[in-house]
Amino acid sequence: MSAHSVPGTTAAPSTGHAPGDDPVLVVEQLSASIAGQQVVEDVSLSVAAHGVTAVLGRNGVGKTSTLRALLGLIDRTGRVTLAGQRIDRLPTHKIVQRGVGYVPEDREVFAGLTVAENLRLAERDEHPRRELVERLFPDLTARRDQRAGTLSGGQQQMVSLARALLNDNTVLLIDEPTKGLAPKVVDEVAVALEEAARDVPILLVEQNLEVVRRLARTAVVIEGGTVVHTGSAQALLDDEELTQRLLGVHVEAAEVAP
Ligand SMILES: Nc1ncnc2c1ncn2[C@@H]1O[C@H](COP(=O)(O)OP(=O)(O)OP(=O)(O)O)[C@@H](O)[C@H]1O
Repeated sequence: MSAHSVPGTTAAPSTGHAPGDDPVLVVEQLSASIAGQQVVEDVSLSVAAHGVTAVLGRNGVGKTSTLRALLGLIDRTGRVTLAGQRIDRLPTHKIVQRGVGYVPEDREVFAGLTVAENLRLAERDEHPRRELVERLFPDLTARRDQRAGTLSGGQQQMVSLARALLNDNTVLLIDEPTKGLAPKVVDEVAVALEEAARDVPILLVEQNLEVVRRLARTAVVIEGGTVVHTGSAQALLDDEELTQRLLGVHVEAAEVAP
């Protein structure tokens, strides 16, 4: 796939749910500003109906802002189609109700509440998937009465992921889930994401390229608020020159340099 090409961004299906392997989320010409400054510019990308689509790029290029614009958390223009339905004019709570789960970069657990209370507050569905969450995060079950603010960064990340996985979402937007975590915990989070991705497609902002290599099928690279490359994640990471040029790292490096 060549730079600037965006697969699967043809006109969104006009009816019902995305059939077969059609992308579950199609983003066309998304632009967004914060305090009058444009931080997302004409972003077009699509999220496959299965597995993980990674959003990559150096620090400050607009990855988080792209997710926030998709959710309507910042002013945006453009077209966003979820399983064939336009969601770009909906307020955030309606977008969430339609099945867009969000795991923010800073985890946003309720520090004064217990693990169990944090999870209960997130339950939206009539039959929340508690068994899945208990299977993926046994440590959280053991710590159900511990205040979330006293958990380690990795454990808080598990709470944040668990909250999104409790509900039957159509797609998950997950922002830098391994940021600042020890290698062993990065591994645990990657295992959980791998398992979660069997169940729900994921748009994943991630700087740890080992995690990207392990999880992602497609990589979308952002630079200066816009998409500069879309293609196979494997092919990108196997191409030392391209990875260096787009991400500023050698392929062997585990993290993208600032
Ligand atoms: N609340 C804000 N107020 C002003 N500018 C902001 C705000 N949030 C983000 N920006 C700016 O928007 C641009 C994109 O930021 P964003 O957080 O989306 O980048 P990013 O690619 O996710 O970065 P990182 O990898 O460091 O998390 C940056 O120039 C940033 O300084």
